Amino acid sequence: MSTHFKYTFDTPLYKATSSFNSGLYINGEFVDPAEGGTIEVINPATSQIVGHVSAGTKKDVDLAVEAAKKASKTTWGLKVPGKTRGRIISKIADLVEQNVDELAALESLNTGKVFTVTKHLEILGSVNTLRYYAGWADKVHGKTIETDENKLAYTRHEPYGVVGAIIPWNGPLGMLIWKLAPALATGNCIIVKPSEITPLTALKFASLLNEAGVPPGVVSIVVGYGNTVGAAISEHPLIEKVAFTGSTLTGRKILEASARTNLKDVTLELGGKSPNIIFDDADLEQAVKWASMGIFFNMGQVCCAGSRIFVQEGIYDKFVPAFTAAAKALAGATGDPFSPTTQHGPQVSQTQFERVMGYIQSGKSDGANVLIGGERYGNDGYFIQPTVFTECKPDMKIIQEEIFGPVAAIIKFKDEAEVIEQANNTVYGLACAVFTENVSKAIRVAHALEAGSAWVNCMLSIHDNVPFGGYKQSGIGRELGEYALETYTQVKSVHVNIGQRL
Ligand SMILES: NC(=O)c1ccc[n+]([C@@H]2O[C@H](COP(=O)([O-])OP(=O)(O)OC[C@H]3O[C@@H](n4cnc5c(N)ncnc54)[C@H](O)[C@@H]3O)[C@@H](O)[C@H]2O)c1
Repeated sequence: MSTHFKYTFDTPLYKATSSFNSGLYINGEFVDPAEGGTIEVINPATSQIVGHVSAGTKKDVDLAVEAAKKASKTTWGLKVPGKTRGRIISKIADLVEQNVDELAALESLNTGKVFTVTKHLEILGSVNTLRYYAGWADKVHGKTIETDENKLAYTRHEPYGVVGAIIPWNGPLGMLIWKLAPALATGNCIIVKPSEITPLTALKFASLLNEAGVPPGVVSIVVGYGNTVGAAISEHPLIEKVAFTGSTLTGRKILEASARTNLKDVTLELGGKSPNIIFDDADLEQAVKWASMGIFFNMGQVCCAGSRIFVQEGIYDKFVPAFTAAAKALAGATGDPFSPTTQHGPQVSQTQFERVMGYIQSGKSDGANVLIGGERYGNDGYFIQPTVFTECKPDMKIIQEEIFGPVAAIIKFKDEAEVIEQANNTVYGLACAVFTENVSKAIRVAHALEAGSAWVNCMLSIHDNVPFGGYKQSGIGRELGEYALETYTQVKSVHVNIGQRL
């Protein structure tokens, strides 16, 4: 019943056949799931099935954990010097880089993301993340701490052993690497569950791991549904930590599963409703460009998308038409993700398409004004026009809830105090942006907003060496940077008696 994925790309930007085992990758090899089952893979640009992958269950997670446990005590963990782990992570980076076009093509086929963006930002971005953490692998260390002259105390930053990673569909390979790279650098073994909607790049990635020299069991990729494989990871008594990116609803379930079972450490990267504040003194042209990218990038399927755009009354009448023109230009570049002129593709799935259209409908019925868009695009695939709402009220669903689609809501404001209060009036706190030429105001407002990332005169700025994560219900813990290393290690304090006699 072994599954194999084969697809021939014949596009202006990529022509080749991609072919790989699409079973479960456990203990260094591709295997069939213990209890069978397959998942259809859909191309969201056409809504056609393009192949099948295996679907695992709890039994497969158990096998992966068993293999990981063994590897963490023998061929990985602190038994392996950091520089060796770093070299292996670097080799993974090299192999991802060598396969960049195929990985980008698979990602675009499965998600509908624009090929050039996928290639340069997501796949090559993942290469950079791997290299960044490869460099950390031999630099994870504790402290010696002065106590008294008879004692020596020091700390060790030890890996958890086996960690789990549950990945969303909006950044399938990118979000996987954000978790896998620091996990391996700190000496953990990792069991990854890709989203059942977008499993292709994780499986192609798995096919590179043996060549990179990753010992069997150190990485397992178990594709499957959330309520089977995802739940099995969250509840597993031998998985000591789980890193999750996805919806706040699922994040709660993972935290509950941890509380019910072994109190595993949990990091959560959840949703957002990020405010983007444009003050009267902003550089109008720049503010329009960043704001448009900030909400429409990846068809709005970005956790930190600037979905609430607050515009001060003095610039409002200039900003709104310019922003609408930017949305119109993007709408004109809607189409096949593999066309060189495309900038706007489909939503990832039928479910997401319906969800976003439902929010657009609710905005209309609640009395918000559609300036542009508001409808599906074409008849095939899950395309939605870039949509701009004005006349929005604070209690509307489109202002309160995460839409995760190409839908911008513009809100007019008078002064700084008022906009800070409105911007913070959300359960989320992932990111925020401020556009102004006044440095003091920029810093004052950035500090006053309740969010894990604050962008001044830019948006969606993410760097491997800068932490990323949420305040409030947008998450727990941080990914990226040195900060992520802490979330994959536990600190042991060692006290050595060098002279005290009882
Ligand atoms: N913050 C983000 O980056 C992000 C990413 C994806 C989705 N979302 C939000 O979530 C909404 C719904 O998308 P979704 O349904 O695909 O997200 P989701 O949270 O259901 O899925 C994310 C991952 O969690 C897994 N999962 C689902 N149920 C689980 C469970 N009970 N236990 C363990 N794992 C489980 C899924 O299989 C997937 O791998 C979106 O509209 C969006 O608002 C946010």
